Amino acid sequence: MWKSYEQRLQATAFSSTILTLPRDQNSLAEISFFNTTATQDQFPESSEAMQNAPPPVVDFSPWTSGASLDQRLQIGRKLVETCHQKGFAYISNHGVAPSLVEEAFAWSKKFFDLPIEDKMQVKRGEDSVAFRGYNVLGVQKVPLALQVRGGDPSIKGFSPDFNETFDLGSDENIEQPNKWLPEHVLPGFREFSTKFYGECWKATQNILRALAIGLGIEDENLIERLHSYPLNSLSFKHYPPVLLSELDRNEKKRLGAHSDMTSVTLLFQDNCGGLEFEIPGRRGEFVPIKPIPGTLVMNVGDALMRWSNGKPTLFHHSPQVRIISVLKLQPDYLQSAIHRVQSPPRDPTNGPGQITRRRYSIPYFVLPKPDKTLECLPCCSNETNPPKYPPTTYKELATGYGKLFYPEADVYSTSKD
Ligand SMILES: O=C(O)CCC(=O)C(=O)O
Ligand SMILES: [Fe+2]
Repeated sequence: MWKSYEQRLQATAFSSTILTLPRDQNSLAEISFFNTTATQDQFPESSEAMQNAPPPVVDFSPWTSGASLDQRLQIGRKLVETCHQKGFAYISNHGVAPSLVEEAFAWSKKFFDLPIEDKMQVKRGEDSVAFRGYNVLGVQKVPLALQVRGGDPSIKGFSPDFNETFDLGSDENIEQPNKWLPEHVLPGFREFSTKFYGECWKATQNILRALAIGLGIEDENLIERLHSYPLNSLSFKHYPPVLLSELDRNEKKRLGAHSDMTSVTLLFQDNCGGLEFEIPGRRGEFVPIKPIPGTLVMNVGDALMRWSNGKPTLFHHSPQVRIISVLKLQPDYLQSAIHRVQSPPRDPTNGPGQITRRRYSIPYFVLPKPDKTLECLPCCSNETNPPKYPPTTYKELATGYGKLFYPEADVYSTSKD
């Protein structure tokens, strides 16, 4: 039977079943326990099939064509509900024109097709953790620590990722300067990328407003004000073909599992496939997220999870602490989504030497203002659901993440408000 959002939130709160957890149970089992056993009977949509099912597409067309308050509320609720269940959503009619998205992929191809000497002219500075410039194939690897939501620095090492990227921001962000190719190398690329970055921000503004409304925040601009668009990053990513056997033997990966250190990420993908999201609460179990033409995939990052009082990440301490943190586990609103890129679906008729298809994707990383206190939003806690994370700043969080990505770099700079 369908229950209202509020009823369902109340019903998931603090199930006494959780108290009976045996102390020797490992942390993963505890998380699964909460997410499957404790909720499954109550909510049909928590059944196995529902957990594996792709999320519904959230259609923003009414929003982008001047929606009524009621329509905005419906979109906001659907978006929040979907992110609450899955950690991400497909969004259609998001406002970035399909022709622009198509053009962005064409520019990406042109960039990565350039001779390596050209691309090396804009190589990312090794002394900086800023995501600006070109990362040579296989250089940027996801730290294994990020397989755990929010990061676990005790997990050492890197995923053997095999992709190349070109990252850029706003030219207004003078503390993280862009690395542009000389104009004659790829005429028009800088102008287009700057325009596309701006269009992604416009789409993001609508999404942040919808999230605010969906979370029940009266001031729909509250979440947006925690951002400043020149801080965001646009990333062109290219996954060249690799031998499937290398992927199978884990010698190479396309992109290792991680959560994003963003508030939200907007992701455009081509039609190759390979993107996968972890099923919330089922550590290590991923489902493929097929490209749906005309949509972007928006995923919740660690900052939004904290604002919305998401899941605690204290699961890898002593058994006592684990139990305490599970006891504190109240219905989390929005969980950051663990995701990765694997090989696209295989053609079983091909032989063992088969290679994966080339893949392009374009994530737009939306980052909070670095020096503002990052703490639970007013709507997202109450007496029985107190804030789970101590207040911090995004700068502090990002410094921690930056050190995971680039242990050798000792510079973290980002512009102020
Ligand atoms: O390439 C993709 O589809 C995912 C990219 C991604 O998750 C990232 O860059 O953080
Ligand atoms: Fe990501």
